[in-house]
Amino acid sequence: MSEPVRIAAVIPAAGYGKRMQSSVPKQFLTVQGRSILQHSVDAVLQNEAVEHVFIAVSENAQHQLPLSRPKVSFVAGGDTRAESVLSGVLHAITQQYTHVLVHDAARPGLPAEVLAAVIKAGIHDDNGAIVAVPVRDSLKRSEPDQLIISTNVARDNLWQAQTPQLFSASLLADAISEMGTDNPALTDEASAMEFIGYHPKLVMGSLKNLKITHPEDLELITAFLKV
Ligand SMILES: Nc1ccn([C@@H]2O[C@H](COP(=O)(O)OP(=O)(O)OP(=O)(O)O)[C@@H](O)[C@H]2O)c(=O)n1
Ligand SMILES: C[C@](O)(CO)[C@H](O)COP(=O)(O)O
Repeated sequence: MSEPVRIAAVIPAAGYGKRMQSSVPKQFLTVQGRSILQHSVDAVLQNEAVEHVFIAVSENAQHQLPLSRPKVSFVAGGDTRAESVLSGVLHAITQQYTHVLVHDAARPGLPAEVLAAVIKAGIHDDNGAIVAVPVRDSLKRSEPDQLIISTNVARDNLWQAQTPQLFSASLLADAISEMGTDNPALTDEASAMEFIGYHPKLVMGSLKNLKITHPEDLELITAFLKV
């Protein structure tokens, strides 16, 4: 008999948000009355299949975390996003979760239907599933001086990865460990799973699920999070 499925979310929240240029890491900025981190936690807990949330944070950010709730625990983050994710995944395994749903703290606008779709697509398949959106604009390759050298970058079947990304917890831990948490090619969980031979399924995401990266993103997310 197969073991029952138990899903924990892992939220990497130990980044410094250099590109955001704010005085506190972007996940602690307040938008529509709650921190960005809190919106992201609430977004993953919208789905009842998610039993617990492990948030990976850096030690010096712990004082900024008023999120004390029964379904939420904090774990130590690392120097890279992959290290922070692995820390959360290993805690999830210790507590007998079979699957992990990794979601960036910096993506507070995750729609409930996108979350449900990625869980449905990945839960019974070792390849797992990730949220992504098809590339919509024409792509240009340039020299460092920003002069175009080519527009012939094919867009067919080209997607931009988002989170959440759902995988078997043990497979993902193996994949990240094998690829190496400081490997620059490990940009998301799917890249690690691909590294060990899997082919994660792409599930349609949403522009509302944007990752807050640059200051102008705050204006957009404020509009998206409006009730
Ligand atoms: N050592 C790290 C680096 C990043 N992250 C998290 O990974 C997510 C996506 O990363 P990104 O947007 O690149 O965040 P930062 O690394 O904070 O941003 P920047 O690259 O601009 O410094 C964020 O929720 C961030 O907090 C993490 O948990 N641990
Ligand atoms: C995982 C991710 O959100 C997919 O888009 C992203 O790769 C993480 O952040 P970064 O902007 O690539 O550092």
